[in-house]
Amino acid sequence: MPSPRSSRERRTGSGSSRLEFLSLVSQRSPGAPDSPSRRKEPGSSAAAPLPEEDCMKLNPSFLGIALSSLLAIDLWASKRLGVCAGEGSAWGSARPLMKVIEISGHGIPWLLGTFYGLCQSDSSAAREVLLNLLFALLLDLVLVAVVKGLVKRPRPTHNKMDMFVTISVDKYSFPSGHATRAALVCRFILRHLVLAVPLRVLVVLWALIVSVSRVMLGRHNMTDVLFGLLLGYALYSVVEHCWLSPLSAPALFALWSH
Ligand SMILES: CC(C)=CCC/C(C)=C/CC/C(C)=C/COP(=O)(O)O
Repeated sequence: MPSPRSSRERRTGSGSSRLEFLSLVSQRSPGAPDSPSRRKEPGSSAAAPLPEEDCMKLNPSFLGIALSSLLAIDLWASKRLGVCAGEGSAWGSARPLMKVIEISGHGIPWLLGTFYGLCQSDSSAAREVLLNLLFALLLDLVLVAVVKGLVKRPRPTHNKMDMFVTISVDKYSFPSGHATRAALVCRFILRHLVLAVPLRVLVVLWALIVSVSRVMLGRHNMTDVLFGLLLGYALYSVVEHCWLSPLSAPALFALWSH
């Protein structure tokens, strides 16, 4: 079998003593051009660019490896934690309780409850807080729907799609809408409701339990829930920044004044 050097020498006919190297790319694909890129043809001064997909195969970035490892760990751990994913799962008997917790963080009870409270409120302070909560909940629904529609990460394979009222993008799992809502509502309540310490602790516990239950029910991977919590937490800051008041949105408040 001729050595790379002798075959090169035959082709160029140069017979010079300069060393040439065969790259992995040209060894992997015999039909590919003689050299990936950097080899200069005799008489040519320009170097052809290295094909991008080969760069990625040969030099996988550290970030790429770290991300795929994280996702692999996420899928594996989430599957193991999905102990209420079905009636036959390890903690299948706790599934009905998990589904009650699921409804406690669902968008519909929160939207209807806030709307009802708004209609019943007789103080301008209560109206202001509830109107902003309604705005926050709607903003959260839109944001989660947009991100789910863009990312399109499917729900875990062990999930049973038997959720209480869903919309089309809810076939996707990233981020968890329940987790965003739990974080958002939790921050909102702690900031705008005067509550005794035990009740404040209960609100935080509720947000944590709703979030953990998403993975236990098999609805989500852990990264969906963690990102959801971060998103909901950050969304509260946006709501506070855009806070609606009788001064900033008088027409809106006129609608609710009795
Ligand atoms: C006004 C309006 C469009 C209300 C829709 C309320 C609704 C159906 C929200 C969906 C809530 C839901 C099932 C979110 C999914 O939560 P994940 O934690 O499973 O992402």
